[in-house]
Amino acid sequence: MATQKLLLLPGDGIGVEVMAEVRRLIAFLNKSGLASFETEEDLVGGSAYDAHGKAISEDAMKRAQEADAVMFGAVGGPKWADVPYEARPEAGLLRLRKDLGLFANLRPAVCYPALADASSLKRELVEGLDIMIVRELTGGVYFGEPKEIVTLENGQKRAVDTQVYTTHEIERIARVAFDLAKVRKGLLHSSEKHNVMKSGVLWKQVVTSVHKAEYPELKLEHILADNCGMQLVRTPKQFDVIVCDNLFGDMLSDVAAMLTGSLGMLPSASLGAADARTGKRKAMYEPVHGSAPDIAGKGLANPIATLASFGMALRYSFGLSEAADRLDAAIADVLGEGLRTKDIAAPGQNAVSTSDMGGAVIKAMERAR
Ligand SMILES: NC(=O)c1ccc[n+]([C@@H]2O[C@H](COP(=O)([O-])OP(=O)(O)OC[C@H]3O[C@@H](n4cnc5c(N)ncnc54)[C@H](O)[C@@H]3O)[C@@H](O)[C@H]2O)c1
Ligand SMILES: CC(C)[C@H](C(=O)O)[C@@H](O)C(=O)O
Ligand SMILES: [Mg+2]
Repeated sequence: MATQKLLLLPGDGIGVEVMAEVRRLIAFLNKSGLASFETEEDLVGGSAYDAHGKAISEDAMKRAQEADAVMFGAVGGPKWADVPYEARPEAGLLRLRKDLGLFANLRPAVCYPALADASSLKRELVEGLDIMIVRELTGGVYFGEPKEIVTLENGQKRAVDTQVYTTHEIERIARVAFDLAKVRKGLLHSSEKHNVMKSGVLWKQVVTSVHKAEYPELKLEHILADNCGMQLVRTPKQFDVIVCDNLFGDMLSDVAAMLTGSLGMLPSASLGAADARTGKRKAMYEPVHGSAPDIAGKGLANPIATLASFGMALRYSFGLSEAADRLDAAIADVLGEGLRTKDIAAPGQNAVSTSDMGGAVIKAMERAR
């Protein structure tokens, strides 16, 4: 089995705690012969700022470029509230996404049967829920120029963020979404705001053209992003794949998280274009949640989003579908047995720690051998 190079970037807050569980899982996979990973680690976010004055060092960027995949924890926190904007912890994450060309962010929202009662919605609305949000990740208002705060002659300040999308950027994310819909239920919702935004007008036109020319057998629905948020909490099972821009994808995926029980359940894969020669994609795997300063350092974080993100790495970057299936089954088993971190526990139910949950998932994988 070829050895694969993984770069672990735990980051800040609970990023460090949930990455510890990934480290244990990798050790188990290596020991059991299910995989062969060589890992390196580096700093990102506030911890990198404290060490180097930058949210990610050039050395860490080089390691990320050279790795077969990157595992990302989470960044940010109140400790870095006053650092310069360019060096804020989140800038490290955005640079990784941009410089590695990770334009496609896959955020699956799956409600495990055992968690149907932990969701914000009634059991019957979420039981069997399986949605894939495809978020464009390297464009839009996150990266558009100008992005500035200027002082006007009258002393007032003016803040500008710019939403920019090109045909090429929309086409390539639309293809990722249609390809996923093709192997799922065949339904794609494209979400934008063409009623207010020029970029929404172009988004709708381009997605429609890609549909007509390349995927006419699939069903395409256009939905305004505000309505999409509402429909997600009204009748979530009407959706299969949703494709949207960077900002709407950020918001809709946090909404979708609560259909699964917790933000601590939502994994993601951030993928680049396939290399023309090798077919390999640059990839980073990151839970959807942040550094959760309110619970950091207490062993309360749910590690499942990060473990499941690692599961996506096993599948998408390494073709280790047997190990990935076994990990998914282990997560379902542990939840089925009633183990709960605090975020998914019922009121009054005993909750386990981050490391107890991680350990139980690994034990369940061992049992399945
Ligand atoms: N990918 C990332 O690194 C990422 C993502 C989102 C937010 N952030 C950053 O994180 C910091 C805090 O942001 P926030 O509080 O708005 O969002 P957050 O995602 O960190 O937390 C939101 C809420 O969800 C809970 N939560 C999140 N993950 C959890 C988990 N695994 N288990 C249990 N509960 C969990 C938190 O306790 C909190 O109540 C900010 O600096 C923000 O920019 C980073
Ligand atoms: C931390 C922040 C930059 C990030 C984003 O907005 O993309 C986060 O919220 C996410 O969902 O990954
Ligand atoms: Mg977010």
